[in-house]
Amino acid sequence: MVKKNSNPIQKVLYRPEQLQQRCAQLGRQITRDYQGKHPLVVGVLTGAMVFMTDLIRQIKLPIQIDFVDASSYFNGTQSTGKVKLVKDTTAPVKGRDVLIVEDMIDSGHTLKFLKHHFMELGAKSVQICVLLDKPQRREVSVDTDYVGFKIPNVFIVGYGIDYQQRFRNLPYVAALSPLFYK
Ligand SMILES: O=P(O)(O)OC[C@H]1O[C@H](OP(=O)(O)OP(=O)(O)O)[C@H](O)[C@@H]1O
Ligand code: HPA
Repeated sequence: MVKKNSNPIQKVLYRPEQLQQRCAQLGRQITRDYQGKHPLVVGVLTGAMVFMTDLIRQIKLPIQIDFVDASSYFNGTQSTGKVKLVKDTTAPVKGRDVLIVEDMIDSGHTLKFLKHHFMELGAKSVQICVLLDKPQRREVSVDTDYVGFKIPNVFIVGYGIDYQQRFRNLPYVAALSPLFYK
């Protein structure tokens, strides 16, 4: 229930310049690790859209980009544990080095599902780059290869990440006030 006049933002965790700096570091690492390869970089809609656009411009390789849409929250704050693939990649993934780009790993269900999905389709390799990791919330184990920031168990909005489809356009990553959704 939204309390009238309450500020929805509890705390700004990462400012735009900190996000840019981390994208540049991750981009350099990915560029080094994928030397000589032509990875298929797959963003997970909708939340990863902003991170994806900043990250790919820091990868100095001949990448191809694509998107999937996967969802398990359906507007709530708790994963249902059942992941629905709403949209698959347009490009074939068989034989490709796939790098999944995600905004956040929470329960782990979405990334576990997607990694399994791409392996099943015959990808040569599947790695994961995630901006925010909430290790305390994990329900299933997933190996992540590139992590922007480890964060505590708070509900995040901004920089592409939503609460009930709002706040995606904030330029920073913030903790949503519990007053706003409890
Ligand atoms: O580790 P998990 O518990 O699976 O949670 C992480 C996923 O949840 C959010 O997506 P959501 O389903 O809300 O869709 P959205 O990206 O369209 O906001 C987030 O963007 C991740 O994709
Ligand atoms: O903290 C979060 N914010 C928004 N969506 C999410 N999906 C999992 N965790 C979160």
